[in-house]
Amino acid sequence: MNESAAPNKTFPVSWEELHRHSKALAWRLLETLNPVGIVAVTRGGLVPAAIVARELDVRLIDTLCIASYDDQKQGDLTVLKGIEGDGEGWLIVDDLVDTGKTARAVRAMLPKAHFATVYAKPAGRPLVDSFVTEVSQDTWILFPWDTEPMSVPPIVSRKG
Ligand SMILES: O=P(O)(O)OC[C@H]1O[C@H](OP(=O)(O)OP(=O)(O)O)[C@H](O)[C@@H]1O
Ligand SMILES: O=c1[nH]c(=O)c2nc[nH]c2[nH]1
Ligand SMILES: [Mg+2]
Repeated sequence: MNESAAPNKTFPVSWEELHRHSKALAWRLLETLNPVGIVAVTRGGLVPAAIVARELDVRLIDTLCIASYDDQKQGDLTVLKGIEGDGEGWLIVDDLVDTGKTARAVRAMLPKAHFATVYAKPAGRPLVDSFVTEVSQDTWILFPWDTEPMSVPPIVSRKG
């Protein structure tokens, strides 16, 4: 798979699927981690972090506020709020890693934390310690908070 491919497929995720995948991430993390707290990377990491925090019974939650995409267009990465310290003992949760740009910045800020995402694309996968589901680089993940049901044409009529 070409790791620089622009997304030409979509992977819609329902609330139920996101809940199930985030719980699967919690199961995976439980095997090796007992974090002092969770850092949610806003905004996409907020819902997965809430689900993981509930399953791991963690009540100490902080945020790392980062923005880099305007819809599907990646721009400069802006850190709106950082966190002090090196992240030791903390778990960082984001919804996904795509190019890895956000993950790289997060790791530079909190090098000793465990970084987990629910979804991972190949270019970013080496930058996360844990993830649940891999999707191809040319796929755009559609999260339930960004979508609403609508009619679409058959796949065959959308090709080439
Ligand atoms: O691996 P990358 O190419 O850096 O992409 C992954 C990041 O992009 C999205 O955040 P975005 O900047 O869109 O902000 P949001 O979380 O507020 O939607 C997503 O939530 C990840 O944080
Ligand atoms: O909703 C999203 N879906 C994606 O696939 C993606 N990649 C980076 N940022 C993203 N946001
Ligand atoms: Mg994000």
